[in-house]
Amino acid sequence: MAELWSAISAALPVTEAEFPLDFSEKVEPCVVDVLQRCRQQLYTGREKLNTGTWRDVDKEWRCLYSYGCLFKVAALCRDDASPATVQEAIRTCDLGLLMGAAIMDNILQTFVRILQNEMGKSHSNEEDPSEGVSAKCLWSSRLWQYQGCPSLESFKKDYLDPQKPVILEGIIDHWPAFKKHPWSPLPLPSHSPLDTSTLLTINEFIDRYIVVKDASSLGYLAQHQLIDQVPELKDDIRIPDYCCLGEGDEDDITINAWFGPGGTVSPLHQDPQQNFLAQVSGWKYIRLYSPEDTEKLYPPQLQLLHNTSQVESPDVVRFPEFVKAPYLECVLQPGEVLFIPVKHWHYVRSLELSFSVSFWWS
Ligand SMILES: O=C(O)CCC(=O)C(=O)O
Ligand SMILES: [Fe+2]
Repeated sequence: MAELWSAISAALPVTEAEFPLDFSEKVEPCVVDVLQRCRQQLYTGREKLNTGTWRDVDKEWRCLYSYGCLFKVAALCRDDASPATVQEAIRTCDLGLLMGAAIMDNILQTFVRILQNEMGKSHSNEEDPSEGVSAKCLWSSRLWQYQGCPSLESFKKDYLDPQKPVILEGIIDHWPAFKKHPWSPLPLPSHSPLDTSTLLTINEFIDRYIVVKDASSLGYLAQHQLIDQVPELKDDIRIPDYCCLGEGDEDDITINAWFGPGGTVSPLHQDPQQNFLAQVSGWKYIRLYSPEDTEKLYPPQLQLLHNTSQVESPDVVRFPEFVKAPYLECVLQPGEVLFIPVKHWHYVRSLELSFSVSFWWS
């Protein structure tokens, strides 16, 4: 662990004089004074630092929070850090990244890389992480499928222009998420109860929800801009080339992560942009309805159709038209990408622990 401290301290400026702590008068001198004393401790002392509570105010205060996290991580890693302490340091960085602001070339991100590397060393002798993945579902109602990846022209002509959904295969196989360092679920600690309004780091979300057995308390990290929050993940995925057929810039593409255990449901809804829903891990059952059939879906009462049984076997008496609406269904597998044309209604249920990435574009 002395090695860990060497790595952490190597990421810091070499001398105290090179360590920036520039705040305007918005931050009271006594607070800056505390930071300065912490900085001094970092270079000379051995004291641990406690950070204060974060408040959603000015960017400068968020920077301040990040500095607090930085000092805390440094203090945690300074002496022999146990795996639990390294976890605590990662959690501290996560909180800094989540609630603070990028400081010193996003040093908390650098710390996370170092700390994850350290965790990797202690995990490497443990059992195969993919062992926890549940058996594949045998559902096979794959009514439609495109075998292969069409050229840009044929995708435009056959699917984009006529707004026809399709499953594309072989367009994300090259993602590092599959090849270089495949994303896979890790064995995880057990569930503990949670107040719904609690702010969670990604790790806490995983700890609390991903291994939940009780269907009534499933957690779903849905429509989460994870990629913006953890920029390293962006290196593991690629924006599908077909998005260039849209009129918007690449910067206008919204990338969302969808991560949860089997059984999570995204109720029937439509989105205002074209969508490529890319399945990275696990299987997902998806149902699609055309916008032309919107009135059969009882839009004002959609909340009544939210739960699984009502969409998959609707109440014929209450929703007689709903059962008449034609739909497409599929089970999306890892490596497949579903094109959901703009405004197409979709209902999604994960069949097992699942990770998907969606690209909303236009
Ligand atoms: O995968 C899901 O649960 C829902 C995905 C979705 O609604 C979307 O990508 O727009
Ligand atoms: Fe959606």
